[in-house]
Amino acid sequence: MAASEAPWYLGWDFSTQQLKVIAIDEQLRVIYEDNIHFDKDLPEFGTHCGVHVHSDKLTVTSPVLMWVKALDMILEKMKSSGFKFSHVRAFSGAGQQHGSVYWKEGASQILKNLSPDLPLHQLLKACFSVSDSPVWMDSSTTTQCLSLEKAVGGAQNLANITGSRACERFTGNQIAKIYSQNPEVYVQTERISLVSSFAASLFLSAYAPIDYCDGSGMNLLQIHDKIWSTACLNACAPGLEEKLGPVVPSSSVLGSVSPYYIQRYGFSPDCKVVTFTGDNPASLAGMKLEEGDIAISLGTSDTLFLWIKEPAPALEGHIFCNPVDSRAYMALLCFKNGSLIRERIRDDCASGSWDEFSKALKCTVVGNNGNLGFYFDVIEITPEAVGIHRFNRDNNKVPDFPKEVEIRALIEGQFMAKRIHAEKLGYKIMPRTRILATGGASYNKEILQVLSDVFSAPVYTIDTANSACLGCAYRAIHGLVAETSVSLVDVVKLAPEPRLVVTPTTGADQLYQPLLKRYAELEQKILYSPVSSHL
Ligand SMILES: O=C(CO)[C@@H](O)[C@H](O)CF
Repeated sequence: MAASEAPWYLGWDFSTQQLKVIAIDEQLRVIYEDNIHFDKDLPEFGTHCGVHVHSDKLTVTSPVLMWVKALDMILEKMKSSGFKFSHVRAFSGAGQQHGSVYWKEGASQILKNLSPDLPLHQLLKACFSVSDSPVWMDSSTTTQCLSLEKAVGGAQNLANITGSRACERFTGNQIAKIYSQNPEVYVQTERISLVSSFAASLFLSAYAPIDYCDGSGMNLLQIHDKIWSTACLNACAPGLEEKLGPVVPSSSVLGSVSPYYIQRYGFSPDCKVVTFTGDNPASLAGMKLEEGDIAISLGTSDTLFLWIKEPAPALEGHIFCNPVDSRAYMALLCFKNGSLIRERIRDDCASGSWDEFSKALKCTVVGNNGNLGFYFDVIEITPEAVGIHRFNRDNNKVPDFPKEVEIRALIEGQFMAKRIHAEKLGYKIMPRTRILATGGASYNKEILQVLSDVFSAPVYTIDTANSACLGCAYRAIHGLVAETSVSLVDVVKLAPEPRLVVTPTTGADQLYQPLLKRYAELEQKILYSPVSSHL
């Protein structure tokens, strides 16, 4: 390799609010990190939290040239800081899932002939047929979702094919909307990328393929055969496969970084570009998730990442091809009622104090004497339900619980729901199962104790601030040896290990088995009739 010293690896993350980069050395130590915050550092694009919410409150986009200019800026920052690009042996990256970029006819020729004397945003300013890219926060395509589900025989059939029922943010439905509302724009488009493959294209100075994993977030890819679904493509827009190009394994080496970066920044001609993927899949790699593990992000909404061998696609949650093992899958489950309801119950029942909240969990018994609760201040998507519903040990609805019982009912209910819906997607708790908890509530040991008891598994915490970037740097190393069938975990043995926080209370599993059954039965009673919700 041409790099003059010990090799470095980069991970990029084109996320919703910022562009982040992290550099690690061969010992996986972080040696550089930087970011460009779209709102703050690129005010000329006028975004709020990285996006534009349109007047219909449903359409949400981001300017594609903002992403391009952010890359110019971060590379200039790195160059000014004396970062030695020549040390970089390989890099990979991630993008917010589902977002899409529309390259105008002729853009590939411009990409191939970039002058190293000019910044990318000047060179590429005429390359996009859609200047405001739809992103994952968009929910304006319900019509297209219903049409796609109808075309393939219903929501469950679509989930069986692509891993998810039709979702407004998923790319196929966004493409269908552009085709139906602006057919001339669609015709002028020679290539459609995801944010991840768009970013890889910038570095290759040629169109990069979509990877299996991020491609699973489009409602267009057959997740078992890992080929585009002709029925789904045809239901969205004509000639779509040609515009999407091929799909590739997420660990593929796509080629070397283009001459533009060698001449303008000093990258080595041998620096390899490893397939870019979605941000959540990259985080799974960054947390070093293995088969049987669960990652739970306890934030505004609670999100579960699961490593699954044999998925059972359902009408809720999402199954994606696995980003680090193409024989496996990952599932993503999102629960909208996360920290906000925990804070509301804390305020109502623990005088706004987390210490009081924790004391209530300590002074109430595992299983809460059979009291169960469902706490959905906002419409929940997993499952489709809303409102507060309390049941005593005899399954009778009750109007309220004592404060400490209410607190435990909330936390036990939130975690029982997570276990029930994870197992519905095909997840199986194994003897080696670990729960990796992140997010605000993961700092509360008593909350984690309930999580451990409900799942009957040890709970670890791990810093995920840069998990997507780190995951991409790890995947860059893995991509260089992927053909040797070395696993990612083997490649990143030296990476920081998660910290064990709690283990299950003895006997908890026997207590929760009947409760989980009751909870699942009662949940069916509180569902509301689904009104074309595809979030
Ligand atoms: O839509 C999502 C996953 O399905 C979000 O988590 C985006 O990936 C965030 F960028």
